[in-house]
Amino acid sequence: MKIPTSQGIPIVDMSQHTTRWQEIVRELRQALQYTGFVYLVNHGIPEHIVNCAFQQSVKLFALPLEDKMKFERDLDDTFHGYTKPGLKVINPRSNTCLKELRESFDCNIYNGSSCPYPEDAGDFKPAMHALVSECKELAIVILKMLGDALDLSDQDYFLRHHKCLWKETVPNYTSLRSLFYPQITEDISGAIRFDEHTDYGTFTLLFQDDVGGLEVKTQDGKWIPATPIPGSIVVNTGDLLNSWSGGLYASTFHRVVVPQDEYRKQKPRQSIAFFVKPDNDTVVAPLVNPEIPSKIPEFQNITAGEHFKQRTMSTRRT
Ligand SMILES: O=C(O)CCC(=O)C(=O)O
Ligand SMILES: [Fe+2]
Repeated sequence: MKIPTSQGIPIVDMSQHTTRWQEIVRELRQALQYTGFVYLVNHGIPEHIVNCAFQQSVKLFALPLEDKMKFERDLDDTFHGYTKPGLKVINPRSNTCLKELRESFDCNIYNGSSCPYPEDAGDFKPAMHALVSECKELAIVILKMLGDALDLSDQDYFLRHHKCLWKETVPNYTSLRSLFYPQITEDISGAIRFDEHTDYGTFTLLFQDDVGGLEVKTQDGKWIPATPIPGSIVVNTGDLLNSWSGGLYASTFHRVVVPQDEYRKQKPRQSIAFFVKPDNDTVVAPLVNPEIPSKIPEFQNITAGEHFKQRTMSTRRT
C-alpha cells in the first residue's frame, strides 16, 4: 500500500471514513509507525470554524501585554491561560536553554466554561470552544481507529480512557492551545520559535497557517519541513500513546524554526493545537509489546494527570 506524502510525511484522506474504515486504519497505522506525523485531509472539520478561531486569536494576541498577563497560565491547577513571548525553555535532553519567540493561550476543556478568558478579546472564547467541539468528535474517530490498528480485543479501550471527549466533568488536561509567533524584527541569535520537543499525551491535532516553519525529525535524525497543506490537519502521536502502543507509534521530535527569507520573517505565524490526553486517573502501561522498555521509564506507573504535571513543570520557563 503506497500512501501519498508531502516531503516524506504521509497524507491520509478521511473522506467517507465509515465506509473506508479498514483502509484508513491501515494507512494511519503505517503513517504513525514510521514518522509519527500525518496530514489528514477531508477530515470533516468545517473551514469556517477553524478560520474563526484563527481570526479571534489575532484579536486576543493584539491586546496589551498587561491585559493578557491578567490571564497568565495557571501552572498549579488548571494549566489554563496565557504564556508571554520570549520566555526561556529548558531542553531536558540537552540541558540547554533557548528563548522561544512565541506566545500562546491554553484553553482548558475540563469544566471549560468556568476558566477565565479576557472579555476584551471579543469572541475568542466561543470561537475556541466551537473548535473544541469539532476536535472532540474527530478525536473520538481517531481513537477508535488507533485501537483497531492495534487489534485490541477491547475495541473501546482508548475511548474508555478519554471520557472527557464526551463528558466535560471528567478530570482531564486535554486542551486547545492557540499559538502566535510575532514577526521577526531584531537579531534572534539564541532564539527559536518553538524548541524541539515531543508532545506529552495521546495525540495532537494541529492547524497551521500558510507561513510554515514546523519541522519534524526523521528516524535517521534529519529535520524535514511539515509544509502547510491548506485545509489539512497535522496529527502527531505523543509520548503516552508511544508507551501504550509498546513503542509501535512513534512520538516524534518537532520544532518551529524562524523562516530564512525576509518576506516570511516579516509575517507573524499562527497555529492551533488540540492536545488529546488520557483522563487524569489513567495509568498507561503497554498494551502490546510489554517487554519493550518504555521511552519514558521515569513516568511509568504514575497516572496520566501526574505525568502531564511533571512534564510541564520540568520545562518550566524562567
Ligand atoms: O506551532 C506549531 O506548529 C507547533 C506547536 C507545537 O508543537 C506544540 O504546541 O506542541
Ligand atoms: Fe508539539
